[in-house]
Amino acid sequence: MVDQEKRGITPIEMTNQNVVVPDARKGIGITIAMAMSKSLFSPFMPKLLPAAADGYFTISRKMFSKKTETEGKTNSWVDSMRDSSPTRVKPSTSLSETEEKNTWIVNHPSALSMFEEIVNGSKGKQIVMFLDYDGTLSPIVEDPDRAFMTNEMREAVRDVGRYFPTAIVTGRCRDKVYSFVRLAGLYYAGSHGMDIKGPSKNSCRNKKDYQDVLFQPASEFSRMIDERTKCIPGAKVEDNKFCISVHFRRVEEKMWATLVEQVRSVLKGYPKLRLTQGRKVLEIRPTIKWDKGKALEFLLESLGYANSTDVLPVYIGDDRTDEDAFKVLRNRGQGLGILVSKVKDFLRRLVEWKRSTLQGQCRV
Ligand SMILES: O=P(O)(O)OC[C@H]1O[C@H](O[C@H]2O[C@H](CO)[C@@H](O)[C@H](O)[C@H]2O)[C@H](O)[C@@H](O)[C@@H]1O
Repeated sequence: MVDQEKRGITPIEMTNQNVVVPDARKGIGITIAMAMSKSLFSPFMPKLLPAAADGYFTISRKMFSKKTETEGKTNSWVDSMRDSSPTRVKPSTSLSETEEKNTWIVNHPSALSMFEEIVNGSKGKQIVMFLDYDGTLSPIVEDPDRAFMTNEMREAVRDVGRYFPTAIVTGRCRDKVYSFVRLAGLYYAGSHGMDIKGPSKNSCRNKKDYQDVLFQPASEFSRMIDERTKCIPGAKVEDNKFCISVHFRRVEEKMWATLVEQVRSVLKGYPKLRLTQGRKVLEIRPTIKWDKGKALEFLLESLGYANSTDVLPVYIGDDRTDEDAFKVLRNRGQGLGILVSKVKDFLRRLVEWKRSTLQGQCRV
């Protein structure tokens, strides 16, 4: 439906790709994940790798009837890698796909165009912001070490953080994403939510003495992952503390199968690790049931909104891994999932609105 790679390169220039699905029962409640997983990501779901309910790919044994299982699995992974490649010419879109896309856009208007409805629906509720980093706050670039956010985006996030509890939720190592964002007073959920730190609920965000919330459910895997990264040749390996990213953006396509085989051979004997895929990146993660959605729930709970109806969580993301968070919002029957686009504009508008509602009152 929407070119993920394109969205990643120029996320703040794209238009009409925000996703807002009003839920008539709850006013502003948003049921975004179902629409996203069916429509948005479908062009990037390799045919051999159907998306599982949890947003990850599972590989059925039936798929490999005429090949060895190992060969079949490697080919499936390479197919998936190709599907997320911008260098690959996509087959022309069929009429029915075009109709589906148009219907989808009509049914999923821009968050900016629905801004009034959103803020009206938030009345009496505390907005809590969740922001993915790569491809959402920063553009997608060749070198993962240079995925800097602009100063304008930093200002927009800083201002939002002044008015609303705000979390950065990323696959990156927490320290690394902090070195990019450089804003104190926010929550940082690194390693796909497995490493969370931020101001505690009762702390004053303007004071330096707030306590940290620290949660590292996957720490037992850390050393093991660290050791194994050294054994994966080629490509760029990024240690995200509780996850490992193996980047293939700069690897020639003919080498992808070899790369997958190498990575999978490392994983043999480590049933507690699993392989997933992002944008031109293979990710090795612990099999524990923890993801960005769980991180969102954990943060809401630590803010005192575990079972509250007085909260409006807003999650902005661009990637398959963000679907876990969208799914949590859908299951909670509250909140708002926004697909990346004009993020900065949306954040600024939210701040302007909040400022206007505070006119004449004590500022935050
Ligand atoms: O959860 P996110 O904040 O979206 O992080 C997901 C991965 O993002 C990074 O990789 C992606 O961005 C790179 C820089 O633009 C790009 O070169 C790469 O191809 C993308 O996959 C990060 O390097 C990974 O560790 C994160 O898991």
